[in-house]
Amino acid sequence: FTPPRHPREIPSVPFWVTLLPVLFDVDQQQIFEQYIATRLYRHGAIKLFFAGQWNIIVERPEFISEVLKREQIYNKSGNQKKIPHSVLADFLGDHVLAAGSNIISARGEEWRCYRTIIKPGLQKVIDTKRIIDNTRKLRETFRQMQGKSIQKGIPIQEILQRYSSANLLCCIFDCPELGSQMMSMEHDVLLHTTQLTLKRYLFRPIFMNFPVLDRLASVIPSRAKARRLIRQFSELLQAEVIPSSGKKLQNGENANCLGDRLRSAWRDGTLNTKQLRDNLNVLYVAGQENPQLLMVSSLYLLGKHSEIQEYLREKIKDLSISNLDDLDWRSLPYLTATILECLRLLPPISQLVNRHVAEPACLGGRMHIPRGTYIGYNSYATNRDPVAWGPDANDFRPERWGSTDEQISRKYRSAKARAEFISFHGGSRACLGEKFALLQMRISLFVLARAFRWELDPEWKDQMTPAGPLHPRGVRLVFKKL
Ligand code: HEM
Repeated sequence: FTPPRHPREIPSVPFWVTLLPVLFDVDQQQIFEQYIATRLYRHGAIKLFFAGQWNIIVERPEFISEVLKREQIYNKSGNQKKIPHSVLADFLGDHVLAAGSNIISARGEEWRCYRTIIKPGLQKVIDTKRIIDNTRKLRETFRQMQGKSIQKGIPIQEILQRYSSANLLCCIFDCPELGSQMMSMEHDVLLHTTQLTLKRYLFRPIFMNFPVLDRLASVIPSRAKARRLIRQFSELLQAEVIPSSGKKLQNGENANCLGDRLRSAWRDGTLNTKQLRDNLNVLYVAGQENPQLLMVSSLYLLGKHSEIQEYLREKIKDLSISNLDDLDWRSLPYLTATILECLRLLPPISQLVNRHVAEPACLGGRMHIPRGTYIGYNSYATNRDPVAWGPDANDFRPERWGSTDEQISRKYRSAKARAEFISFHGGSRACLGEKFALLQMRISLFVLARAFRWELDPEWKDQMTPAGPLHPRGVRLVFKKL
């Protein structure tokens, strides 16, 4: 548990900080501010114990840029290699068979192969009608639930999980029936309930920080249960998503449906069964979970900053739209700026350790990093870097992005290129679902802000999750009809 000596230039966060979420009911944002922020901003990097080992967490944008550009040294790597025996790795690659691999963690030829199959399925033109339909149902759900619990807040997370799943199923996997079941709140959907239960087992601080315990499935029943749930979820997903699109494939339709593309690559042997399964799992989880977290955090931030919510409403309320389908979703500057600001302040993947140092390296021309080290970044910290974003970096201020579409998109491109805004990763390995995620966000915030004014439930304790994806824990909102 002693931190490694190298690189000497950067400090370590004491090991016991890792234990805090294991022992106490803590808020990871507070832990960051109290024990990590000062060291990290002063040195641009720290040594941090996480997932059973010491890692280097880089904060300074120029260091992150260097890591992203020099992939030959800083190899992309996933949980299957870092913690191959863990439940998390099991989720994305069956440890009983050979080490798993998927589009997010693979590299080289293997990654290029996955990308050729998957990218057209994610970057096709999205049918906005389907998202608009789901968003109307979401609005109706909030309305009904609020009607039943006057003045009390309603928990939004599970509803938004259904909503983001429905969008993914309808638009990317072309499974509108299953998408529609997801939006019908009174019906249980096995895929959804299994995923919900699984998440409770995956993101427990003790197992996230000490994945070696995952080996003890025979004596820790919850780990055996987690592995069972993973198998169940994976089989369900494959059964739901792949056969239904296979039918369309036979008719030669829908070359850009992701399910069809995966199935076709599986049939012609480009992907084996395990690669199909691992990619499907990771695509579903990345494509559903991240937009959901962003929606939860955005509604929270706007609930907390009612003046910004009001201003956003002002900007969009008078748009005379006979048909939402006709709206140019990219030309609503304040809406876009608000979403980017939410993504900046509360990035769904707030910390990511996904690079393995393949040969001794010298980061920033001065930090000697031994071979074999794991290196990552904390996007929560970098997105709030005071040098890049100014002394008000911690403030929620959508105007900082600009006031016209051109200004916003210029600022957005430059912040990404300089790794000052790292929510979607970057370089050649940038997120492939960014456009789809932003489109959903625009539609959902637009529709909700025109229908309701919302605020945080005063009885809800304002706190973030203790570990895992950073977001307001179990947030409840009170929606008031306009
Ligand atoms: C707000 C929403 C989203 C955020 C913040 C986000 C963030 C990220 C991040 C940080 C990575 C790098 C992950 C790593 O290296 O371990 C990534 C990669 C990726 N994301 Fe997203 N993501 C979002 C939505 C989506 C959606 C909706 C999809 C698909 C439908 C998607 C598909 C992917 C894929 C395929 C990659 C791997 C790209 C590659 O390595 O070539 N993401 N995303």
